[in-house]
Amino acid sequence: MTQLSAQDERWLDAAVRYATPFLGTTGDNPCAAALIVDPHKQALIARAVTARGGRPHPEAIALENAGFDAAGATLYVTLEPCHHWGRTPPCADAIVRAGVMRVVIGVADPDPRTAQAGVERLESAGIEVVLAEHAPSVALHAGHMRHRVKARPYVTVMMAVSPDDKVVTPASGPARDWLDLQRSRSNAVLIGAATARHLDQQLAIALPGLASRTPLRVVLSGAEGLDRSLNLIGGFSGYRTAIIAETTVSIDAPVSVEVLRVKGTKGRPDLSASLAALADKGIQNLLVESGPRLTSALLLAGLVDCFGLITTAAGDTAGPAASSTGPMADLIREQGLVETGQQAHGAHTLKFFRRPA
Ligand SMILES: NC(=O)C1=CN([C@@H]2O[C@H](COP(=O)(O)OP(=O)(O)OC[C@H]3O[C@@H](n4cnc5c(N)ncnc54)[C@H](OP(=O)(O)O)[C@@H]3O)[C@@H](O)[C@H]2O)C=CC1
Ligand SMILES: Nc1c(N[C@@H]2O[C@H](COP(=O)(O)O)[C@@H](O)[C@H]2O)[nH]c(=O)[nH]c1=O
Ligand SMILES: [Zn+2]
Repeated sequence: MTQLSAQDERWLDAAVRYATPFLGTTGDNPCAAALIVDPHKQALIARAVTARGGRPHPEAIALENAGFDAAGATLYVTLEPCHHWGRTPPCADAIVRAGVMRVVIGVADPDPRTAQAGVERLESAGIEVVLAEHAPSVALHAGHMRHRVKARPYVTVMMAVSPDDKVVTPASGPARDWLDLQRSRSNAVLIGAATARHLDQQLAIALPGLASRTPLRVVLSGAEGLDRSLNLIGGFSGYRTAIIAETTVSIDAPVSVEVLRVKGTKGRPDLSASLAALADKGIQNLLVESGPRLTSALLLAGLVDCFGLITTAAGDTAGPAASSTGPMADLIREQGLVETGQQAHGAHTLKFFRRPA
């Protein structure tokens, strides 16, 4: 791994900022960005993110936009360029053909079809390659990494509690808007059956202009099963719904709702198998917006990568304790996640905990 110069780091930071709003739009492919830069003027020549649905990859689009200006330029790319014939030709070959002199890569690609091969192809053509482990690029591609390395999505759990750690109705106001933005950058949003029954939500994105980015809505069934009386299952929202259920449980749903059957015990789907089933569908980033039981079960199974804990203002109507073992933040830490930051959203505080790499 190479140390980045301050200049290189600024360009890679810019590439990550450019790609981030497109998370959730690239299907089962990583959401990467490529910037082609004139190294003498330090000026941007062309830029691109992975196209909607995941193809073409950003290098190919940016090179086409740059035309002959790519010759002698530096390419900044958040993920190692591919070197395989998939549904598009190898980007590494296109970079060589364009006469790019230097390539700075945010993070190596673990995908077995292309890992190391992209860098080797570029170096064998005499291109100077800087392969970094740039933290924002690593974070941008966390879903891709989990998906390709562990065959499960990157799991982010969001939960709102009162100042005395009681479960509250899911957040409203600025925190709700923020949560909607996270939904738009996820490939799927998951809730448990009890939450689906209790809140009977649509799980759509309410932010103006982003409704069409509503991700796949997934309900995890328990032993009681599920039926079409729920909004998410029987309603006509136009957004996709899937149900994960143990093999023996009864599900009554229209054909438009996909039912994923996984192994389990006592009518409950096994959580690892449930995440594997979502990964099989190409889900890289999963947002969980559930109540205390499913949240604790995921935490205790070691399946949570990032936890966003919202603490609401005092006085919000509060229900039962969020965790039966003490403060929610303690349970999160006990499971190996560490606090990485804090934000204010109106009267609410949002703390982040992440699993160290
Ligand atoms: N403050 C917040 O951020 C949020 C709060 N809520 C609130 O939480 C409450 C519901 O929370 P809760 O009762 O925990 O329900 P959840 O829906 O979060 O989780 C439990 C449900 O998931 C099912 N399930 C399936 N497999 C598993 C498994 N392996 N482990 C655990 N559960 C599994 C359970 O089935 P079974 O019935 O068989 O046990 C049950 O239906 C509601 O009052 C809701 O308003 C909900 C979302 C967010
Ligand atoms: N660099 C890079 C990708 N590179 C590699 O290509 C793989 C997908 O190939 P294919 O199925 O042929 O599109 C993907 O798993 C990743 O390993 N993909 C992207 O969508 N964007 C990118 O910037
Ligand atoms: Zn490519």
